[in-house]
Amino acid sequence: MKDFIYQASSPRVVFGADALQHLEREIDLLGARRALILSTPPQAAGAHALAQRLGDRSAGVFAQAVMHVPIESAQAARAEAERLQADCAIALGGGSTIGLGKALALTSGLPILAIPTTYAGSEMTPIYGITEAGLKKTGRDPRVLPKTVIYDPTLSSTLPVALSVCSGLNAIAHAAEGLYAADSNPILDLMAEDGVRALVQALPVLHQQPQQAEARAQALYGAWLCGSVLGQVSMALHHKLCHTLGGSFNLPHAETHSVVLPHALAFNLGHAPQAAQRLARALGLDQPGAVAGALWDLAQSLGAPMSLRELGLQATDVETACALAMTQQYPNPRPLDARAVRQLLQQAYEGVRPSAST
Ligand SMILES: NC(=O)C1=CN([C@@H]2O[C@H](COP(=O)(O)OP(=O)(O)OC[C@H]3O[C@@H](n4cnc5c(N)ncnc54)[C@H](O)[C@@H]3O)[C@@H](O)[C@H]2O)C=CC1
Ligand SMILES: O=C(O)/C=C\C(=O)CC(=O)O
Repeated sequence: MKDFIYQASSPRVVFGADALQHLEREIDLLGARRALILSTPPQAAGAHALAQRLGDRSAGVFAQAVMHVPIESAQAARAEAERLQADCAIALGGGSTIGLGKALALTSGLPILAIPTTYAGSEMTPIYGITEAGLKKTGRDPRVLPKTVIYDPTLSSTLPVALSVCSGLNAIAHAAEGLYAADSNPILDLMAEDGVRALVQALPVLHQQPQQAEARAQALYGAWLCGSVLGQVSMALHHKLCHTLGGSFNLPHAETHSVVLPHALAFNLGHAPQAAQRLARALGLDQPGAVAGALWDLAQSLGAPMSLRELGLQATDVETACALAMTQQYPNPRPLDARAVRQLLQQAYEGVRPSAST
């Protein structure tokens, strides 16, 4: 076993069907009295319903979260929090809304209570991202880690099937890259393996029966574990590629993860045998070399988009994306060379099934 450092770092987690019933108790435990409720515009009705239910504990609703946290929306949320004299923020939604809460926490110090409704896992990480003048900057800061997370699977049952599938694959990507992270440790490896197992079991059920309560719970449990891994170790080539494709070409976040993941794993797993073994176990495979292909097959069987072309990337963008991904590289188990990364991206662009030896 390799040497490692482990330092637990987690919000308080309240998990369960109807866990939202404990919201008032959790606000009180934070010592807060006036919560500003954040959401995206499509989730505004849920945010307003929550505000009504909270009565005096609600300072108001700010329903303008959008993907990648434009600095203007972070500034507007801060101004609204000050105007309403909020002393905490509740982020009801996916990574975009929780990201807005983090940007607010970064400058105001307000505690965040997150109620995730996707599987992106942002609620478990001290990672924030803010977009200014078209450029997304990310960083890590313990102040942005939510203080409390309420995982209520009932709330994710409205997440459309297509987004449920891609969001689940986004979560699997965190665990997969965590397994070969240079700073991984045995505890997070356990969480990563079990997180992947939970999601690969839940997603096919959700694909057939989106309202199935046990599968929603299992997927959210997997998302929690995978998000915890993302928050505590460094990510590698797969996340770098997705951040490049999302940040510079505006490709949709979860869908991009879903397309790229099998190709990135085909590229890396030959250089990360223990990660490949754990992933194979989580997927119920005998052969670690079959992991990348099996994930591609799973995504296809669940109706996920299979190519970057489908997501709107232009053929001429592949070269540019490769060049960008080669700058400020994330640590990666396999040394990067531009020709091989270009080939990986071309295969993801075309949507061909990856072979283990990409
Ligand atoms: N800082 C971190 O650790 C992480 C940050 N992120 C960031 O999060 C963003 C993506 O977050 P996602 O969760 O993928 O998507 P999202 O939060 O943008 O949500 C996608 C869409 O689904 C809607 N939605 C969410 N939950 C729903 C539900 N239960 N029912 C119906 N509609 C629902 C939203 O209103 C939105 O329109 C990106 O900006 C990404 O960079 C993602 C993962 C980790
Ligand atoms: O870009 C961010 O906001 C920070 C991290 C992530 O998005 C993680 C991911 O790629 O899912």
